[in-house]
Amino acid sequence: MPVQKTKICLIGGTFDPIHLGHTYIAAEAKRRCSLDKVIFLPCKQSPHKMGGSPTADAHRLAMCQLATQGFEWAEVDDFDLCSPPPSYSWRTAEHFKTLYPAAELYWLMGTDQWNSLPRWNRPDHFASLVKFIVYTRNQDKPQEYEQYQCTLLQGIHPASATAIRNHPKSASSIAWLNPAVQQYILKNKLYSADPP
Ligand SMILES: Nc1ncnc2c1ncn2[C@@H]1O[C@H](COP(=O)(O)OP(=O)(O)OP(=O)(O)O)[C@@H](O)[C@H]1O
Ligand SMILES: O=C(O)c1ccc[n+]([C@@H]2O[C@H](COP(=O)([O-])O)[C@@H](O)[C@H]2O)c1
Repeated sequence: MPVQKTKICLIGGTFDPIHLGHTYIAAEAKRRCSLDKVIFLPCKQSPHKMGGSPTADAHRLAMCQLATQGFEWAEVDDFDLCSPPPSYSWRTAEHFKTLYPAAELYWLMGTDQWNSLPRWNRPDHFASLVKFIVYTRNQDKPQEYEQYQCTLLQGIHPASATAIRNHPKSASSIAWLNPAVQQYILKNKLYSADPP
C-alpha cells in the first residue's frame, strides 16, 4: 500500500496583527484538506507592502504564538523574519522543501493574494514547490489561471488586520482577536490601543 505523504501547509502573512480570520482559515484548511501541520510564517516585509513599516518583528511573532496556543497542529516559524527583506515566498517554500523533502507542501492564502499571484516574484518557480489552497475572502472572485491550480475553499471570515489597526478598540476588532492577542495589544500599547 502506498505510504501517505505528510501534508504540511505554510501560511505567510504580515500578521499585523494576527486575527481570528487567519486561524479560522488555517483550521478549515487543516480539516477540509486533511493537513498534518500548518506553519504560520510572519514575514519581515511583504514584497507588496514595501512602502510601510510593520509593527516590530518581536511583537508580531509573539502575537502569532499567542494566537496558535492550544492548536496542536499549528506551529509558528521565524524563517521569514530572520531572512533579508523582501519576504519572497519562493525562498520560504525552498527552505521548507529542503527541511521536509518527503512531505507534500501546501501554501494557504486568501483570494486577495491568489488574484495577485502573477505579480509575485518568480511565481512559476513558487508554484512548482507548493500546492495552493485558497480561501475566499469578501466578494473577491477567485482568478482562474491556465498555469496555476488551487483547491478553493468557500467561506467567509470578515476579519481584517487593516481594520483592527485603524480601530483597535472597536467591537468588531475585539470580536476578531484572540483574547490573549487583544490583551497583548493593550499591554504593549500597539496600534495606539491604550490599556484601560
Ligand atoms: N478574513 C480572511 N479571509 C481569508 N483570508 C484571509 C483573511 N485575512 C487574511 N487572509 C489571508 O491571510 C494571509 C495573511 O494575511 P495578512 O497578514 O496580510 O492579513 P490581512 O488581514 O490581509 O492584513 P492587511 O489588512 O494588513 O492587508 C493572506 O494570504 C490573506 O489573504
Ligand atoms: O513572493 C512574493 O513576491 C510575494 C508577494 C506578495 C506577498 N507575499 C507573501 O504573502 C504573504 C502575505 O502577504 P501580505 O502582503 O498579505 O501581508 C507574506 O508571507 C508575503 O511575504 C509574497
